[in-house]
Amino acid sequence: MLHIDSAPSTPGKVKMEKSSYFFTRGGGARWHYSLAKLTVWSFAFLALILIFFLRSPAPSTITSAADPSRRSLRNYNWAAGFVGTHVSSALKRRGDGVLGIDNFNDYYDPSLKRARQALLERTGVFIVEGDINDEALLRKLFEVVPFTHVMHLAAQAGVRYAMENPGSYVHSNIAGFVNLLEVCKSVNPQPAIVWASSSSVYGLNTKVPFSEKDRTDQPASLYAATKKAGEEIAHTYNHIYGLSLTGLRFFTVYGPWGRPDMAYFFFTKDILKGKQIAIFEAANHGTVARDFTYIDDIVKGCLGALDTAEKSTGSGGKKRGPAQLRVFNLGNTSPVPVSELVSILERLLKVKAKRNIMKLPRNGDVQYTHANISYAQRELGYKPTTDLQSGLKKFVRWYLNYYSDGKKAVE
Ligand SMILES: O=C(O)[C@H]1O[C@H](OP(=O)(O)OP(=O)(O)OC[C@H]2O[C@@H](n3ccc(=O)[nH]c3=O)[C@H](O)[C@@H]2O)[C@H](O)[C@@H](O)[C@H]1O
Repeated sequence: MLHIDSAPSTPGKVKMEKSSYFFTRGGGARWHYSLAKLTVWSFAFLALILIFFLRSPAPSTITSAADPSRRSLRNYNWAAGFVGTHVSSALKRRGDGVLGIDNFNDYYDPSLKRARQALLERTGVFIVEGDINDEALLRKLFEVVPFTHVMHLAAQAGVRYAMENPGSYVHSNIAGFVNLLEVCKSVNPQPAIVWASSSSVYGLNTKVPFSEKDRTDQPASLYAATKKAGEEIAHTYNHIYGLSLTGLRFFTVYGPWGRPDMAYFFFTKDILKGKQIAIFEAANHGTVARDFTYIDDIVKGCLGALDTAEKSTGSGGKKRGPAQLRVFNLGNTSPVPVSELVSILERLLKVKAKRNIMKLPRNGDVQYTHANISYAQRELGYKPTTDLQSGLKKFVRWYLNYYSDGKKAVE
């Protein structure tokens, strides 16, 4: 089985295996044939990521907090962004079935998404090209496979880009989420849903570390506001339709196969090119810091959330009883100043950065994030183990390898 860390990091080196589209343990040829038809039928290329699961007997190694009765699930999921790729790969590795959906949009370099797709296909994860706003497509998928779980990681990410393209946040994070929930509430059986919220919902909250009980009614960006809206929408669908919903507040996730729009990624690129980088500081030279969280830790949190998710209680679009509704912080619990992030990158890259210290622009960024993870620790067995230095070392190794191919030279 291919492990994502040991896999070749350049797309050209990843040999596509057509047969690996068919992760048929429990699904069979009929299922594959239908999926192939679906792909052709739905070529509305939008761009998102989800993860599904299908009940079938399969061994799995999961977190200690997981309900043993759920260990026999084989999982099908949708995925192909940064977090989705890693989660899908981990699920597949432990024997779950996974189906992904992604619209491969161009918010950032689509060739990176295609490279992740090639990697996933090699592990047996098939990705349908489509958008979560496409209700007919989602209904078709549920007709083909009675998914037990949906891992919803499809979103317009990025805090600062929300000022440039506000509509894309509404489209993906609100309309897309509602569309998905509309489909999930009406299918039978209803799946349990785990989805990505964000540390940004804490907004202007100054009480640290951030606890799930703290106020989240002061978002500093439209991105944060749409994630917060997602949490309220989740409440509604849980309340009315009995959908089991778990929101995960991710704290600045980084690592190999990451997002080029994030600071650690484009700092690496710019330092190597000898370009100046902007390092934000708060008023009165205040430190700007993030609770940077390594992707492998986030994956463990996602799997813990899936494995402890209870069944939805509704059927035929009607609630039959109270259902699970949860929100967890998934952070690292040790904030690091952005200037220190740059120092670590300088050491790893052996190149001095050209630093341009500038005042934090009014662009939606908050000064500081810090997760209290005791709830996730208790309920999900979540325990981050990777510090920023070790995580960035793995990222830089991947980055240099991935972009060392002539075709993928750093622009
Ligand atoms: O936790 C989240 O929920 C979010 O995490 C991430 O947002 P952020 O924490 O803002 O990460 P990122 O952009 O890498 O900036 C990191 C730091 O560099 C600073 N920063 C940034 C740019 C720059 O030019 N200079 C600079 O100092 C900047 O001020 C910040 O302090 C995800 O992108 C987002 O999708 C969401 O998931």
